[in-house]
Amino acid sequence: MSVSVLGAGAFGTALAITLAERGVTLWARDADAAAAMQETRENATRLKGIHLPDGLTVTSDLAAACAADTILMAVPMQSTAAFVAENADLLRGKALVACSKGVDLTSLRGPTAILTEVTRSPAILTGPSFAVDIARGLPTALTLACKNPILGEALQETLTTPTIRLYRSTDPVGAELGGALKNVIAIAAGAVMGAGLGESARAALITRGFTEMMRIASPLGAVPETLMGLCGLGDLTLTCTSPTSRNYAYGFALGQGADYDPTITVEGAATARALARLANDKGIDMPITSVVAALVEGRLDVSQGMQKLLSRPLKEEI
Ligand SMILES: NC(=O)C1=CN([C@@H]2O[C@H](COP(=O)(O)OP(=O)(O)OC[C@H]3O[C@@H](n4cnc5c(N)ncnc54)[C@H](O)[C@@H]3O)[C@@H](O)[C@H]2O)C=CC1
Ligand SMILES: O=C(CO)COP(=O)(O)O
Repeated sequence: MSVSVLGAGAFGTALAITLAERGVTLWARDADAAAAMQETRENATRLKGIHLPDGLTVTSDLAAACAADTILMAVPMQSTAAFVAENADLLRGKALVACSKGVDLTSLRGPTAILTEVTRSPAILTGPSFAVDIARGLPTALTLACKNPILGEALQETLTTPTIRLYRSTDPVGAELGGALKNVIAIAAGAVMGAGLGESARAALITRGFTEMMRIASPLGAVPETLMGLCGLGDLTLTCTSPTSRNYAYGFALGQGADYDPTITVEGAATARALARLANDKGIDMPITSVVAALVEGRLDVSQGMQKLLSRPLKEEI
């Protein structure tokens, strides 16, 4: 199967680097940026100093990129719906693999639900993996989820590389929810650390955050156990404990009362708002997510948010 990656940000470029041995096309929407990457063999804005191998071709010609059989979608979540609608004819009939993490704020859908507009069985590739680690060839394990088990197996074979080990799942909804929800909890974890509230508080947030993730999984159509894997617990662990995470770093800045560069992709910010709405619509108690949504919208500061969480009625743990 021939492979293309759409979206030449940090993650799209990293995935293309690891797939380069088999030959891969990377599409960037900006023609000048695509030409510069193809010429200099570097994505200087997102992965400075990392060489783009020979098997990787960068193009701004979307039709040419979409000639591949398998297409990895690495455009940010909030741009995905419009991108798919605009380019439906090019994407239809392809094996499509979502690589983004989040929930669309307008439609409250995840990436695979959006992709069902152009394919019957979209897949998702997700799990603990910083772009820079993948690009440097460090070992990584991810979840590849697809409802169609035959396509899932074919994609697992195609997208496994010497440094990326893929585990299969037939629950794309669970896999994408894991990636979406963990970013929200990572903002909370960063905020707690930025405000100097301590590692014990962070451990509590991670644990209670995971409870929230499990609580909303089934009402949204996921198998809750899926979230115990790489796509959920695995990615939660990585993102809530590392300053390399943009979601954690954004939360940390909120905790410190500092500014954060608004051009940096922080998927958990819009996703917290989307999930808080979904939880509200379905009557599901998600206190941490709702506090993060309030922080992002500026309705609470970190100390008010923590007070809100600590003053909730006492209850059983499970
Ligand atoms: N960076 C990372 O370590 C990882 C990122 N991801 C996920 O990958 C997705 C993309 O993230 P990054 O690549 O890190 O973000 P990024 O900010 O580095 O890059 C996003 C890229 O998408 C392009 N883009 C934005 N809107 C577009 C549109 N409408 N059409 C075409 N291109 C568009 C931008 O020009 C940019 O090149 C996110 O959902 C993120 O959660 C997943 C795992 C790891
Ligand atoms: O999803 C990621 C790691 O698995 C990347 O996290 P950030 O988007 O927070 O940088």
